[in-house]
Amino acid sequence: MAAENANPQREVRSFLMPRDPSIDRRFRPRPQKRERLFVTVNEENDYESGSDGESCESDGEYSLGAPESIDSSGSVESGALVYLRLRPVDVPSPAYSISEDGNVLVTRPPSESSSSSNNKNSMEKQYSFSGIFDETVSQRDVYERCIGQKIEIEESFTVLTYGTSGSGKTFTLLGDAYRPGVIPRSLENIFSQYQTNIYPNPALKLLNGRITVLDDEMASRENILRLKILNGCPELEGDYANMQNCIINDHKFVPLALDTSVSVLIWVTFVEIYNELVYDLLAPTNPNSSKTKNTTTRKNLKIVCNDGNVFIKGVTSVYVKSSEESLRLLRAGLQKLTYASTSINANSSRSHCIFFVDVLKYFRSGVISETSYKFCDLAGSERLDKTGNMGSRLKEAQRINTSLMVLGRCLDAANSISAGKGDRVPFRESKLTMLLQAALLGKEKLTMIVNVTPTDKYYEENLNVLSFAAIARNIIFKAPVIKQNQSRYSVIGEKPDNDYVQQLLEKIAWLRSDNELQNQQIEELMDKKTQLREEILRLSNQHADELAKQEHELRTELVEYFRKTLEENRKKHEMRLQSELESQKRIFESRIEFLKRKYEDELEELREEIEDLEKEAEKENMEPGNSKKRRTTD
Ligand SMILES: Nc1ncnc2c1ncn2[C@@H]1O[C@H](COP(=O)(O)OP(=O)(O)OP(=O)(O)O)[C@@H](O)[C@H]1O
Repeated sequence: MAAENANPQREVRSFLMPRDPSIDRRFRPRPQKRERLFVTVNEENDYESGSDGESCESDGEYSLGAPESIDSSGSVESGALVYLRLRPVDVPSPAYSISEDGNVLVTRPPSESSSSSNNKNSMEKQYSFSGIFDETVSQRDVYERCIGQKIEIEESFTVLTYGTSGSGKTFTLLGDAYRPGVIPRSLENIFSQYQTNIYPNPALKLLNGRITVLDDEMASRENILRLKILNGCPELEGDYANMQNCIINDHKFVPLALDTSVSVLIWVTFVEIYNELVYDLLAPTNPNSSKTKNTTTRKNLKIVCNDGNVFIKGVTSVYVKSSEESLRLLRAGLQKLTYASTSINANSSRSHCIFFVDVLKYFRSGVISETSYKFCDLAGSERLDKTGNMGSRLKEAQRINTSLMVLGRCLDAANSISAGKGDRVPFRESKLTMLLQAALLGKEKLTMIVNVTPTDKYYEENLNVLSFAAIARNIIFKAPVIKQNQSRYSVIGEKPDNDYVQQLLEKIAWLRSDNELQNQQIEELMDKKTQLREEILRLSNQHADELAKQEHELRTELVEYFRKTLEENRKKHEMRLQSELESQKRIFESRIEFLKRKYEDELEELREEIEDLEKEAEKENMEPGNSKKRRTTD
């Protein structure tokens, strides 16, 4: 801090809200002009912690050294490669256009209403890139342009995807089964080129940033851990075959012409940085634990530096023998990653994640080399008002923006050093920049793929993203990029001398011979695993058949039971109806009988009455005084 105070203070810009380059000319990004970033030869000594492995997380900033200290002529200059990728959208905005040479993006404010209230964003701007991929450019071409050659020449690199939420960062790195992204293609490329030299045992490992020869016990522990973790990973099934077909159709990966004595050992590591804490995405989980990802307390890891090597203390690295194994680990890690839904992206990565692939090569001469590939998917840079974030989402977004801002400041500081304007890069202000410092210092190739959603809605945010990219594009590292770190090996704490190298050689030769046996054991275990899998499959098929048979029998029994019950009920019902009918019939018959008799009696009575009346009438007619009356009556 003292050194910083000694320098004239200059305004610290944020890439999130940068000063308009066209207004403030002091800080104007000059895409066409390359500046030099001088890196001192003894830069590692600038780290305060020594070989005791103390944490680097101390106050202060990392000094890159004065320019005059290494101005040796003839050194190779190399800079960050910054590509722009425009994601396909339904209605692309005319606010973005690509120059004729295909390397410059021209932006114009979309319209009066939607343009910035901010004056600085209301004019045309031009951003130059190492290459621009419009929405028609395929995953294959992105890989070929940005990565392919680096793997072929075994050059260590860090690739970053950067952009607003939902702009296609994850798609560019991972893709899907039919449009595999940069990572699956890189893995296929790496394993294709070393196929015959892959060493079958984890005899060498990067431990605490140093290549270490593992003794038998450690190697067998690594093997057990490897099998345990791989067994816990989901199978890729058809996805891998589809992905591999696409990749094989798209590229011709040629095996490297390596001597058969060269042994290649490949390790993968996968971490996420969430809310400024580093989590291990490959740490084995206890299968008996019923806790879910959300309730399990994840251990956060410490970033440490030892003799200038930055590493994550206690992180899980897994020895891999094929791209399929690596992809299974990647998929298992992705399942532990922190995603959430924002109003912009339903499946938005809320953390930065880094997938490391370390290739260790052992030569018969005793030289051991390391090539390191880092694939970093940055969480989306976002304006808090656009994403509609609240509560913990808001906190996450603030953390994401802070670490991206530090990344921007590191790039900016690195950029300024060449002009003699500064001498410190604030790596330690964020976990992300601590882990990426090799690339930010030019020790590894830095490739940035900037993803942009070319719509009016994102205009202002895209300008921030593009300004950030312009800063990265300006950096030129004068020190040559270290293609491979060679011979940094040790046996846990001891510095090897020549005798020791000889011992190592003998040990590795012995390991090679012993290897057959171990291979055989592993193969036997794998065979057993396959047999057990087949047995499980056979038993589960048999079980399913038996279940189906029992179900069929039960169904038939049930149908028969219902049929019988229905028949009995029908009969009972008919009988009851019949008896009811008969009793009704009897009632009606007796009633009819009764009425019949009643009416017959009445009829009889009436007849008798008539007879009586007739008799009476006759009697009256017979009487003499009644003759007239009788005539009248007649
Ligand atoms: N070039 C592309 N071609 C086809 N689809 C794409 C492309 N880029 C992005 N997409 C699609 O857009 C959606 C969002 O992309 P993605 O998840 O990669 O965004 P992101 O930048 O990683 O977002 P976040 O930062 O929020 O995680 C996905 O469904 C993805 O398939």
